[in-house]
Formats: sequence, structure tokens, C-alpha cells
Amino acid sequence: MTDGERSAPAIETRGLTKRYGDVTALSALDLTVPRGELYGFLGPNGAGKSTTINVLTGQLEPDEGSARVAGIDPVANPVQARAAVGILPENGRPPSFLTVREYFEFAGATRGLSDERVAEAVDAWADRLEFRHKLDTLCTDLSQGERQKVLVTQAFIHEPEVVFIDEPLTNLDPIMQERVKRFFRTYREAGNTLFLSTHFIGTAEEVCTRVGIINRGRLLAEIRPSELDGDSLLDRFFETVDADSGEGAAVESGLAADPAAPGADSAAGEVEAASED
Ligand SMILES: Nc1ncnc2c1ncn2[C@@H]1O[C@H](COP(=O)(O)OP(=O)(O)OP(=O)(O)O)[C@@H](O)[C@H]1O
Repeated sequence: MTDGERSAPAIETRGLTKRYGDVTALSALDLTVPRGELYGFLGPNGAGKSTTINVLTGQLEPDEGSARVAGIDPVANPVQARAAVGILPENGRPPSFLTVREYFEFAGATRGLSDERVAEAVDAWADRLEFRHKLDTLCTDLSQGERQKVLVTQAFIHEPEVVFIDEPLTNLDPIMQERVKRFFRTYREAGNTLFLSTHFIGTAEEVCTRVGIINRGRLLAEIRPSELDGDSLLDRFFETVDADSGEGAAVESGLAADPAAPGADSAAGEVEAASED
């Protein structure tokens, strides 16, 4: 790793733009996530969350702008990025023809891990998420929650410094949800960065150190849940998105459906304020 990569933010995008035909999914997105954050990424359906993650993990090429993860350009250097980054995809499915253990061996090998390191990691995760009895089961025969445990494990198996997580707690029972959340906090406290895309605003409020709200491919606001001061993140989310869309806000306060409306200005101001600290 170069000095530049070591001192770079965990995630940095500048003017990131992605279009699918006529649809602009990301519109000059500027995002900076310092290292050591548990960053929540919230937004309505179709806001651009998955597209952002897909670009940042080298799975999709942007039309314009730049992206860096741990100082690495994931489009130009996908192999280098793969070693530094973990991905927990939404609705991912491990290959049906592999057993759980074989899948972890495969995931470890593609990230350059020795057999011994894979075995150690699998051992720890089998205890943490209680799936030791499923290690020799075919992935196709797992329940949805068991599959999710396997996907969580593969995302962290190489102890990456940045992990992208799309809806991490889906299908997990409440006990496992607590364990995963506790693990996220511990992993962050060790200096790593987690980027968590979710519709569960209560979870984001509970675990995230900072939350970004995206709508129509633009970052509208950044909020530190610890500084909400009695306000609820859910209310702030609604206010921010409504002001941008002009819908609820227009009904409730008479604001026009205009991106330059006062509500939209204050949301943009929150991004600037959050970026200063
Ligand atoms: N492969 C594709 N082809 C065409 N349009 C796409 C494609 N993928 C995404 N889009 C569009 O791009 C926009 C952003 O989609 P994206 O999946 O990034 O949103 P999201 O915030 O992850 O949404 P959700 O919360 O519903 O998962 C949406 O308008 C979506 O319809």
C-alpha cells in the first residue's frame, strides 16, 4: 500500500455520474467517508444506493467522475480493490453447487488467503453466527437466514478495511441481528470502515456514526445520529427527502416542487456542515 492510499479517505467520489439509458441514477455525486466510520446510506427506492455500491466495488463503470476506495480506483484496479474491500450484496446467493465450507474456501482463495487463514476465520464465524452444523451442507439447501449468515461471513473473511453492506440484517433472527450489529461496532472500533445501505432507519440510527441521505442520485444531507438531540432520524429523513422531492413538504408547508426551494437549500447546507467536522 502506498502512503497516498494509506492516508486517503475510506471512500471518495467526485462528480460521480451513472446513467442507464434515459435514467440518471447518479448525478455528480460527491461523497467522502473518512476512515473508521460506520456510515449509513439511506434513500428511497431508486435513489441510487445500489448503483453507488456497484461503482465503488468495481462492478459498474461510471459515465463521469471518479471513485476511490481506500485510495484505490476500483474500476482501474479491481484486483487490488478486491483485497481491500468486502461486499455483502443485497439478495446475494452463494453458488448452489458448493457446500458452505467450499464456498468460504473459494471466497478466501479469490482474495489471496491461505487455507489456514480461511479455516481460522470460518471457525470464528461458525461460532459467532452458530452455523457450524451447516458447514458441509450445500448452499442450495440453506434457509434464507442461514444463507445470509454465509454472505455476512464471506464479506469479512479477509478482514477488509472497507466493507459495503446492502441490507445486512434481512432474514436474521433477533439474536443474530444483535450479534451482527455488535460485530459491526467492534470492527469499526478497530479502525475499519463500514458502508451500510439500508431501509431500516432505526438500525441506522442505532449503529451508524454518520448517515448520508441520497435522493435522485444526489447526496442531500449528512447527519450524525449522536447529534440528533432528541430529534428522530426517521423525521429528518422524511423532511430531507420531502424537501427534495417537493411532495410532502409542498403539502405540509406550501413549498414548491423546486430543487431550489428553501427546504432543499437547508438540506444541502447540512452536507456542508457535516463535511467540515
Ligand atoms: N440495470 C439497470 N437498467 C436500467 N435502469 C436501472 C438499472 N439499475 C438501476 N436502474 C435505475 O437506476 C435508478 C437507481 O437505482 P438503484 O438500484 O441504484 O437504486 P436504490 O437506491 O438501490 O433502490 P432500492 O432502494 O429500490 O434498492 C433507478 O431509477 C433504477 O430504476
